[in-house]
Amino acid sequence: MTTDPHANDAAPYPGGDPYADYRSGDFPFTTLVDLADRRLGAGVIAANDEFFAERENLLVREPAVFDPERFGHKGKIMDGWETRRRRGTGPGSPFPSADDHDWAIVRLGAAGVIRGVVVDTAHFRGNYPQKVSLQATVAEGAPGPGDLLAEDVKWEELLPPTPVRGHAANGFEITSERRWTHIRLCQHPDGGIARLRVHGEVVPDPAWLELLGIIDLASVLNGGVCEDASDRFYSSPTQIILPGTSRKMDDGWENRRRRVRDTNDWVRFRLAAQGVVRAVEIDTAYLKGNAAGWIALSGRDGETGDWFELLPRTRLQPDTPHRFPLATPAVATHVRLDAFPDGGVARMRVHGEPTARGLGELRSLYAGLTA
Ligand SMILES: NC(=O)NC(NC(N)=O)C(=O)[O-]
Repeated sequence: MTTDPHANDAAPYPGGDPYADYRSGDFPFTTLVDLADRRLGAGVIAANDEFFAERENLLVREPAVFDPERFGHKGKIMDGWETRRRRGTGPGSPFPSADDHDWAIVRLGAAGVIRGVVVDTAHFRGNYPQKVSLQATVAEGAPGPGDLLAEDVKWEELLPPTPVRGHAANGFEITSERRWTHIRLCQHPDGGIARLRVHGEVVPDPAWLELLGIIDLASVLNGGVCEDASDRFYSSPTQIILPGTSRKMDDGWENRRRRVRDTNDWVRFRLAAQGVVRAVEIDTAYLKGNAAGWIALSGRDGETGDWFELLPRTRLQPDTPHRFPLATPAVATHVRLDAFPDGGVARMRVHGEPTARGLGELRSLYAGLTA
């Protein structure tokens, strides 16, 4: 292991495309949903310092931008969370102490098990942190920064202080088998981080779902998962089950033009729990010249059961919300959406109530991860 503290530095900005020398990474856990996605309700609720750049930038969806000409009153305008340079105690010890660090607290949009994080230091070349660490806690309800900073809040270390590379995607696998609601990201001793992604599995509170009765069984917020899809060319099929309406074309699922005849595009979802499906909504918002021509919906009860029809092949309108009451309510754990021959779907809602068995499974999952 090198002891050179500059071993992870990026080269100074060479001009031209700022991403030309970016060190990207391929991390297996990035297929899982980002629990810190703003669209799920996540937020960076506090930071001890954000002198150079605001903490909120950490959760922006788009890649960080860098404009070499842009300076403000405080310095270089950076698209990330950037703290000032820490100083030691006096002229004889000008460096910060070994445990000096800056922190930001993130409320997860959906509580869940964290499988991996990406700490993206894009464009932070000479001012990225030497190390980062990550802690997590469980705080139900809507605690504010003061509540989370209280002495009695227990933070568990998910990632001890670990070196990161500048101008790079730094991925870290997380192995803690617990359901977390908040995380704290630390930079040691100071520096800037462009983006933070917290990939994992949503674990809903079964008591809340039971209280609601009819829920969207497919919603990411309730624990629905996009398991697989025929095509991810333009945008992620997981977006079909995000909360809220789609606001532009790439906010939904758009596949490429299918040229192989007698085949079709499809997406398979695992529902939050085994449930009685009563009604489905399909929205093709912002998909005008490329909405799915027809769709069909199938259900399956169990990991290996046979697929059965929920909705026969049905014509869709572009840029339109559609409501489909099911002729007969059906018990399912999975739903498959087939698009003919190809084309996009912005959102799908699968309305129904979890069965007693589904709720029982959710309760034991929740109990095992909160004990
Ligand atoms: N060129 C810089 O980015 N310098 C400083 N940062 C900002 N944002 O000005 C620093 O000290 O890290």
